[in-house]
Amino acid sequence: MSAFSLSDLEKIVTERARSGDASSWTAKLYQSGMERAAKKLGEEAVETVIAAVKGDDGALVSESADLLYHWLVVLAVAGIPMTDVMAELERRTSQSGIAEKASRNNEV
Ligand SMILES: N=c1c2ncn([C@@H]3O[C@H](COP(=O)(O)OP(=O)(O)OP(=O)(O)O)[C@@H](O)[C@H]3O)c2ncn1[C@@H]1O[C@H](COP(=O)(O)O)[C@@H](O)[C@H]1O
Repeated sequence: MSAFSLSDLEKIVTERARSGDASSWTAKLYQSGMERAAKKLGEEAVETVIAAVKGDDGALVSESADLLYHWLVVLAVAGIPMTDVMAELERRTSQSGIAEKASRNNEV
């Protein structure tokens, strides 16, 4: 399994977004603003859905990668760190008591 994480990609996206490098897709998209970045995210979401419905596993992996990358660009444009999203997911997990159950199961 790959050790590469969304957190690693977030660091790359943030660094490239602020680089102003003319050869960087991330920098170009970041500079074009939220409307364009969100549109790309929507396109990648639709392409991911199409791959899933077709049962095309290769395309689903590739489109999912595009989706997650463009999601991180949208968060960067909004100035929201991914940890805010993770904190919200964690809050929901603790609300449902799943985390406690999983940790109790691990103790057995
Ligand atoms: N993960 C990605 C990634 N996924 C997709 N893309 C780019 O997203 C762009 C849009 O993808 P599309 O499939 O929609 O291509 P397209 O149809 O030609 O685009 P449009 O005509 O619709 O604008 C392409 O240019 C892809 O290269 C990405 N660009 C960058 N990254 C990551 O960001 C890092 C920095 O990249 P740069 O910012 O380019 O230096 C890279 O090392 C990667 O880790």
